[in-house]
Amino acid sequence: MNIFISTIKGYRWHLVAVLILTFIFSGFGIGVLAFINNKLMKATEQKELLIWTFIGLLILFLITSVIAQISLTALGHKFVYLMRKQLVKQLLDTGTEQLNQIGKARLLASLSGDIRNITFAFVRLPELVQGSILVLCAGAYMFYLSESLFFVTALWLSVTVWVSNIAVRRVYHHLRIVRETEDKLYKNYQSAIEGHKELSLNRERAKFYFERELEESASTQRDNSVRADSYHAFANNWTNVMVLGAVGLVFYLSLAEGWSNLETATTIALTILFLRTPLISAVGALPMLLNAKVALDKLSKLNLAPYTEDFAISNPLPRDWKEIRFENVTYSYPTAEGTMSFALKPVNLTIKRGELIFLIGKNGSGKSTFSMLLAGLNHATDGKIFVDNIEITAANQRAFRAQISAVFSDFYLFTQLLGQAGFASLKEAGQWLETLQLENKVTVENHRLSTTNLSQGQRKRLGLLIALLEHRPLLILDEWAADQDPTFRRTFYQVLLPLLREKGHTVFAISHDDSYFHLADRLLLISQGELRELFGEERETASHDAVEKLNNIIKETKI
Ligand SMILES: Nc1ncnc2c1ncn2[C@@H]1O[C@H](COP(=O)(O)OP(=O)(O)OP(=O)(O)O)[C@@H](O)[C@H]1O
Repeated sequence: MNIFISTIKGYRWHLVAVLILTFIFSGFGIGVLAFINNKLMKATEQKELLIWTFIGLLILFLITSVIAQISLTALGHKFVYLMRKQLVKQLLDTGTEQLNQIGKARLLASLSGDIRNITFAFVRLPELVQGSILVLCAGAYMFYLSESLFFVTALWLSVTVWVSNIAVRRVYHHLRIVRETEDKLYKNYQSAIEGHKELSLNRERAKFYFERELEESASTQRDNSVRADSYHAFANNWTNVMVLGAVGLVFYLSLAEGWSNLETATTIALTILFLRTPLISAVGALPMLLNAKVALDKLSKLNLAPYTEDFAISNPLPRDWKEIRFENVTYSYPTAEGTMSFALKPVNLTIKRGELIFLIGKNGSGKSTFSMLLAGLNHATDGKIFVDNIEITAANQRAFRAQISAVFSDFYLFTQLLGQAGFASLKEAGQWLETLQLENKVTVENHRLSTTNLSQGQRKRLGLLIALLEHRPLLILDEWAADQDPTFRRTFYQVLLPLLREKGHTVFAISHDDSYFHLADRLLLISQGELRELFGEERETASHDAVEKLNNIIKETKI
């Protein structure tokens, strides 16, 4: 609910103004009723004046009610706008580890489904607010007309609302299940879209997916939606019937039991009928509001970073640092109970400014895990990281990240070309496009790449272009060359990396290309989470391992 409270604070005066307006419009509504009671029901003379006064009152009632409703709805839309922006900013400020734990499907379900439900609630909220205020004003008027009839009607309507509340609580229960299932449905959608190629190849898998996985969540969603709607329909119709019952009760008590005269009974009956529409609308709006409550709860359970307005980076680090030092740094992935967690053993490493370092190791040995630590995206479980003699803590973590550009193996390709501050130089972008051999494929228009519909290897080159234009001191490349053809791979290792070193970049590259290991200033090996540097013979062996193996195979087949 935090996001709700913080957003509502931003609009508190607007909200107060709208509530006052709603009271005024409700006052006019009661004024119309009182006019009918006091004037029209006794009209004998000055008929023309009466009619025109009545029409004037109706017009005032219409104008104030329309303005009140439009203001409330506009307030709702402004609120949703603010909340949407706040939520995305919170998402941007939340740590990568937390986002990984939440998962893409849950995040998408919240960003689209939850925000949509909150929007719907705001469209219906005016009905509930206006309905409630009208009930209050009408209640006061009824009390003025006849205290005894007011108490009986209030009791009758309280029972009505109490019973419909029981139904509405069932509605809430089922809506919550519907929302829980939405996360699963988004996962299903994700499988259908991201796994489309695999599902197209394998009809059996597609059938299994369709009939088992999708069916399970889709049918849970359907059943619970039907139940929620059924309880809601009961609550709606129950209210409708009971309001009509109240009219009958008022006439019975007034005329049969002699509690009041026909005139008072008629006015009270009119007042109750006047309340009927807003009361039913309010009951009708409740599921939407309950949906919004479920959505707000869901949003707060994401545990996103608290909202802050700016993008400023506190405690900036000097850009001319000489080294990054890891002292006994360990890392373990958070895991669910009963599962084995991968742990990075204590790392002691100093990366000097301007070095070209390769990190090698088998699949699953911890290379990407370490690169995420080096990028400041994962937080060390233990140990310390220093930039020169400044320790990296939560206070300067963002400043640390500002020293780094990276092309991860699962990189996202942005099209906007940004430099150190503002847009990147077009001349520089053009030069890098040539070096990356993409000058005939991609152009830069309005500081944007003209296209990203390219091969994976070409897209990775663009990822590198974007990273290079940022002019950050440390560049992390996770298996960058893996998707390049042999010719460009050679260019990358023999031309591009030396060029980057010449330009003063510190490059930390994860690599499997052992025929180029000799080009690195330093070679690091990670094995089962243990990182160490290779020297002398060990380094030689690592560099020629695959080539040697290949030679041996060729020799063996010749024999
Ligand atoms: N998000 C995660 N949550 C929990 N454990 C993870 C997560 N990502 C990776 N791991 C664990 O960490 C280990 C190291 O993974 P990492 O991605 O660092 O390996 P890698 O050396 O980069 O492998 P590859 O060469 O295949 O890219 C894996 O064996 C896996 O068990």
